[in-house]
Amino acid sequence: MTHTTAIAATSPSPLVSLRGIGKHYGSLTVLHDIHLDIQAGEFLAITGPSGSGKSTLLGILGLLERPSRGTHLISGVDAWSLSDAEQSRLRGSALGFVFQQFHLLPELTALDNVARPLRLNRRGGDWRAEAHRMLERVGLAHRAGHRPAQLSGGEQQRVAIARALIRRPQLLLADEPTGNLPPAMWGDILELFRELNTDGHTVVVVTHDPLVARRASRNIRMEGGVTERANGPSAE
Ligand SMILES: Nc1ncnc2c1ncn2[C@@H]1O[C@H](COP(=O)(O)OP(=O)(O)OP(=O)(O)O)[C@@H](O)[C@H]1O
Repeated sequence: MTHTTAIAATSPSPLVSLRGIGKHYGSLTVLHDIHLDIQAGEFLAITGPSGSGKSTLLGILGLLERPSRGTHLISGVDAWSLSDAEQSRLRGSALGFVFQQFHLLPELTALDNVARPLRLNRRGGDWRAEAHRMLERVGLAHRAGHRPAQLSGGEQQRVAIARALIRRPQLLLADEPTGNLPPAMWGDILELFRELNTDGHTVVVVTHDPLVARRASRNIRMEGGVTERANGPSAE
C-alpha cells in the first residue's frame, strides 16, 4: 500500500506530526505555532473553550483545512506535498470523520448514508448487512429506512457516527461526538470509540465532555489557538 491509500502502519515516525502549524483567516490568527505528535494507537482528547481553535485543528488533521504555515507529516510524509487526488484517496481510505454538522445526504435513508463509504470504496461485499449491524450498534436499526429529516438531531448524529466507523478508519477524528446525544447514549458511543482504539486505531476527539476526556489516553487543552499540556506522557 502507498501513503496515498493508507497511512503506513509500521512507520517509525509518529502517525501525525505537526510542526509550527499556524492558521489565519485574513487578519484573524486562530492557530499559533502548534507542535503536536500523535502516535498510532493513541486516544487523544482535545478540550478547551469555544473559539480556541479545536475544530480548526481537527480540520487540519483531517486534511480538510490547509494550514497557513508549518509542516504536517503523516507517517513521515508531508501531507501537503500530496496531490489533491492523493489527499482525497487518503481521506476516503484511512480517515474517518464525525463532524459537528452531520453532513448526511438528505435523499438517502439512514442505512444508505451509513453504507455509502463502503459502496464508494469497495465493490461487492454485503454492505447492506454491515450497515445494518452498525446501525444496531448505535441503537438505530429500527430507523434504518428513515431519511435524515425524519430523525432527531441525536439520531442523525448516531447515523453520522455509524457512517464514520463502518470502514474502521486508521485515524478517527470526531468533533463533539456526544454533543447532541442524551447523556444515556454517551457511554455507548464512547464504548464504540474505545473498541476501535483497542483494535489499534487512533482516535482524536474534540470534546467538552469530561467523561470522554477521562477515557482518553492523553488530553491536550487549547486556549487562544495554542495547545497546552493537560495530562499524559507527551503532550506538547
Ligand atoms: N472559515 C472561517 N473564517 C473566519 N474565521 C473562522 C473560520 N473558521 C473558524 N473561524 C474562527 O476561528 C476561531 C476558532 O474556531 P474553531 O471552530 O476552531 O473553535 P473551537 O474551539 O472548535 O470552538 P467551538 O468549541 O465553539 O466549536 C473562532 O474565532 C472562529 O470564529
